[in-house]
Amino acid sequence: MEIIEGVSGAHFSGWRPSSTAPTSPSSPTAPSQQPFVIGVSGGTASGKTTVCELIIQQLQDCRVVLVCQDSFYRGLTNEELKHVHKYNFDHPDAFDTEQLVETLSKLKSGHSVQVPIYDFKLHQRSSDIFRLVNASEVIIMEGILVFHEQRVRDMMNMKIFVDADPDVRLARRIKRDTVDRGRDVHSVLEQYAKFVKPAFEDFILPSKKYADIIIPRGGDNGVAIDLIVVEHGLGYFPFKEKQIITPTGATYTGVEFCKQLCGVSIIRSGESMENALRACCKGIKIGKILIHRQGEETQLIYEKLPNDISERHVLLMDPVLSTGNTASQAIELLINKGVPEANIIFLNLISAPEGINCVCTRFPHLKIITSEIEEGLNDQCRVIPGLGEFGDRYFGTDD
Ligand SMILES: O=P(O)(O)OC[C@H]1O[C@H](OP(=O)(O)OP(=O)(O)O)[C@H](O)[C@@H]1O
Ligand SMILES: O=c1cc[nH]c(=O)[nH]1
Repeated sequence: MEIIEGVSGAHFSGWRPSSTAPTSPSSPTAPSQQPFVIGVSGGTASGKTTVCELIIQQLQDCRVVLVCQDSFYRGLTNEELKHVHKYNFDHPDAFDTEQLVETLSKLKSGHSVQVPIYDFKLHQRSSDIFRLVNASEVIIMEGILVFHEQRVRDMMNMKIFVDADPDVRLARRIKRDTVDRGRDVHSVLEQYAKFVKPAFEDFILPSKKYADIIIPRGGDNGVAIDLIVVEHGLGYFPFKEKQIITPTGATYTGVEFCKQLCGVSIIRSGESMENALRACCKGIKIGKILIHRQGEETQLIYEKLPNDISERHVLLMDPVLSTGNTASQAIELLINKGVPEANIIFLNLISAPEGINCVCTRFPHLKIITSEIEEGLNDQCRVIPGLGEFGDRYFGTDD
């Protein structure tokens, strides 16, 4: 039995992070037990910290450390301090990248590290105090330019780019710099026009192409959690390296799945995850299964699946796993259609331990990827605390 939580840490059985960052998708199935490194990048005030906080919240029982690229700012010399308004804090050279690489590689090999402490008001590093960061299962490395340096990228198992509207970012930046960093609005705007915006265009935006996941609308976008679940699930299917010649004649090395994939959504709520699947796998075939449930009883009402489904790896989608009866009936149907149990991954957002137990006991070779394992079920088989009636809330049919 293997339960893998893509982004939540309550249970990590089956968690086998990869030792090197694959091209894409990320493969969590490589043999070593190295920490899993998540890179979070994006422009100034895009919501990176919020995204990191959401990830940490989800990884509640897992040892997670957050390391910020800001800690690696070089302290300014006296000369630079005299002309601080001419200093470009958004250029890659403003950071001590060698020290960042060394720190991340020590953490990645399971060692504790001392991270510098940087003072944004004085533009100086503390000379004698460091933050001790212990070895952990998951390391989050956050910063505007964490995808810029290839050695840093290569240590990351998953790269997330947080996108946000430039106007929103500027407004947030003005608020942050005037309230928290003792600056006046005029100097913030001047710095934005002279350094922040050009550096975003020259260095940060071009690094977006390295991201495995792009989260639109910053940390306000709770929906993107389904993208992370889908992307994580894809990492469990076997793939091989493939080279293609691009229209400019360059050779690009990527990956292709060993077998064709398809999605299957359990109507209705499962359909809410289809966009995330399509965003990751353009043009993927998606079958449908409708199951009526009444108490403990379930009945298959409708199914429409790709004819060659037995030849494919299947991503079965349903955001809520309650008793597990609906998922079990859907999985049984897929197996009857000739899909080997081990070729099915069940993608889920909210699960009850009772449902996981039911599905994993009946189908020990299937994988479940979920973003949250909740406390349990109430006497009406509702997930507690859960989300209430997911389908009604998502489709707007609640009162
Ligand atoms: O694990 P179980 O106890 O079988 O319950 C889980 C099922 O309940 C929800 O669907 P629901 O029946 O509420 O239908 P809907 O998606 O159409 O809202 C959910 O999307 C699952 O399909
Ligand atoms: O809590 C629950 C249980 C089943 N279906 C839901 O949408 N929510």
